[in-house]
Amino acid sequence: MSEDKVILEARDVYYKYPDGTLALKGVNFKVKRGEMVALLGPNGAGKSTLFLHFNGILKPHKGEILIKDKPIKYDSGSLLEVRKTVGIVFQNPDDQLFAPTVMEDVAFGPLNLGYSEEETKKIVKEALKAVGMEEYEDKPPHHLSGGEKKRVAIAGILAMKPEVMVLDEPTAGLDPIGASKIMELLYKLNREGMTVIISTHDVDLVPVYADRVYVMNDGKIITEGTPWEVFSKIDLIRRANLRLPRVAHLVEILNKRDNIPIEMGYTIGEVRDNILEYLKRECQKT
Ligand SMILES: Nc1ncnc2c1ncn2[C@@H]1O[C@H](COP(=O)(O)OP(=O)(O)OP(=O)(O)O)[C@@H](O)[C@H]1O
Repeated sequence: MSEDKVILEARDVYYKYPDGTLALKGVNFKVKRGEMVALLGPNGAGKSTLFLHFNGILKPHKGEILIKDKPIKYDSGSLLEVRKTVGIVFQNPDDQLFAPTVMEDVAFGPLNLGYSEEETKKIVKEALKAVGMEEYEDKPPHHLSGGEKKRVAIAGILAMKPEVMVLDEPTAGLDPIGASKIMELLYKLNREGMTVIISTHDVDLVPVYADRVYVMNDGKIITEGTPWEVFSKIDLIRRANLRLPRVAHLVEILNKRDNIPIEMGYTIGEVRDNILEYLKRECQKT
């Protein structure tokens, strides 16, 4: 569901931490309104550093970040506007949750944006329901499990109704069902019109959900395209310490080791179709 308009762009962005680590080395990254984009990269590639630029928490040393074609300005008024448009869910929910109860935590954003108490209450309930945490309103966030904290952190950003949601490893630390639920939620929000950008190591999830993928290594974007285009570059993927989705790896083994010419696919659904197609062809031969 992508329209042509670019909503967020990093243009030739360089960033150096105070200790001298050059974490971003000329990053170009563009997301169109309505897209669901995944940023893949190994540990230390620079994904979190890049994401912290998307709502002005970090400022590039060189290059610029543009929201709806306008470069971010770093005064507090402009940053407030940027943060209404772009909401970031941090990798570690403890960096985000601070209020005495889950309810108050999720209410913080909408109250700050000027919603009334009554409107905020409704928004908070909706956001907690969306992440399956409505039973936890009165609990202190520090009593929640890692996965529950993550869901509350997502609700906190959801409650601010941003146009773009940026999530740093939204599935890290979640059990498989919890991870699928979060991805289904993000997918649903995306289909309803929200632009979603996630970083992840989980190559199995990427082709199921992402319209487009960027791959980052050592502070640079090394390739970009549809999941199909990106995963076809197997050598590049492996050089960046990443791997193919497991189901694609199985097809690779069947092709190369067992000489079974099943066509490549990157999701269970694609590979199932390709296996059935192969079996049909084989049956017709006999
Ligand atoms: N506050 C900091 N001070 C100095 N160096 C930092 C700081 N934060 C990150 N770095 C360094 O910047 C580089 C990029 O780190 P970043 O956290 O952006 O990577 P990442 O791709 O998000 O990694 P991961 O997948 O492990 O979360 C790494 O070399 C890291 O050690």
